[in-house]
Amino acid sequence: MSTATVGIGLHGALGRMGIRLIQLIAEDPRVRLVAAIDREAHPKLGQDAGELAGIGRLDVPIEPLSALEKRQGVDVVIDFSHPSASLELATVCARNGIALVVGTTGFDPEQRKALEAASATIPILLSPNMSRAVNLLMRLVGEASAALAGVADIEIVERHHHLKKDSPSGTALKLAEIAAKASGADHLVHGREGLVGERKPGEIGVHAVRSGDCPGEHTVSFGLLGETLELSHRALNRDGFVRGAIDSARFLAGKPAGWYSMANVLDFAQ
Ligand SMILES: NC(=O)C1=CN([C@@H]2O[C@H](COP(=O)(O)OP(=O)(O)OC[C@H]3O[C@@H](n4cnc5c(N)ncnc54)[C@H](OP(=O)(O)O)[C@@H]3O)[C@@H](O)[C@H]2O)C=CC1
Ligand SMILES: O=C(O)C1=N[C@H](C(=O)O)C[C@H](O)C1
Repeated sequence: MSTATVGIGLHGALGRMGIRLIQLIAEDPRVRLVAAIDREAHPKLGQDAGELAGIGRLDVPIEPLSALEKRQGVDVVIDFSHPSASLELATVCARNGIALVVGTTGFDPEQRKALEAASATIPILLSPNMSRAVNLLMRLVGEASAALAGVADIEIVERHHHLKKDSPSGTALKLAEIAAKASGADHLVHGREGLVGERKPGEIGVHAVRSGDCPGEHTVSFGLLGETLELSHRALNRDGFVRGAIDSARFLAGKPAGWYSMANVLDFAQ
């Protein structure tokens, strides 16, 4: 990781992740907030990011994406917004040679391909979950899925706040992908309803719960005969995601163009 202070631009700056990023970046001497971007015509455009985050004036105004083209000193943009907005952002970052950390989830395959294409020009790190502990969970799920291949029923349950837009979560889909690869079971079943019959051997069940202000929980259960193994992560707040995003931005600053993941940031990740 670089030892110089990394200039950060935030995209989705007024969202739940964006506001906590403004607060924790201000506490971290290794990074500085240079630009705070939110959607065109947002009623809070022009207001100070620090004042909106409740930490006092930072002299960083909330601006639309077009302002990023003119802002000096942005080494890396951290994006927690919405898939369509992330694609437009990637185009602007590619045009201006700015590295991009994408935490947004819910990309369809075409959108994902477009992001990958932009990584020919700039470094892009994409992860549906920036938390250190969740990335360890991913590794453990891979190990358990391989060890219990063919003998355990794998089911994934995720729980998130009722304002979440995509279902199932990006993390649940990634956990399913890891479990499928390691176990050979590769038929995803999203919820069950009605007379669906007995569970088929190659299924991985994925279930999304939406509940109150829950910041994010994921459980992968391995059902055997007479016993169940469950691997769970429970976020108590958003700080684990935010700290992982800051670590990712510090990692990505100055890297060559290419496609990166949390495995490049954390030495144990998938
Ligand atoms: N990878 C990870 O570790 C994590 C990923 N996430 C993901 O990050 C994303 C954001 O989550 P969260 O912060 O809770 O969501 P929020 O809805 O609270 O924040 C998203 C922000 O992006 C803004 N936005 C929407 N469209 C645009 C646009 N076109 N241009 C610029 N800004 C735009 C929203 O504005 P408005 O409200 O006006 O629409 C809002 O301010 C989700 O996809 C979520 O799943 C979340 C936590 C951790
Ligand atoms: O929307 C959220 O809040 C979260 N989304 C991510 C996902 O979809 O996996 C990660 C985290 O659980 C919080």
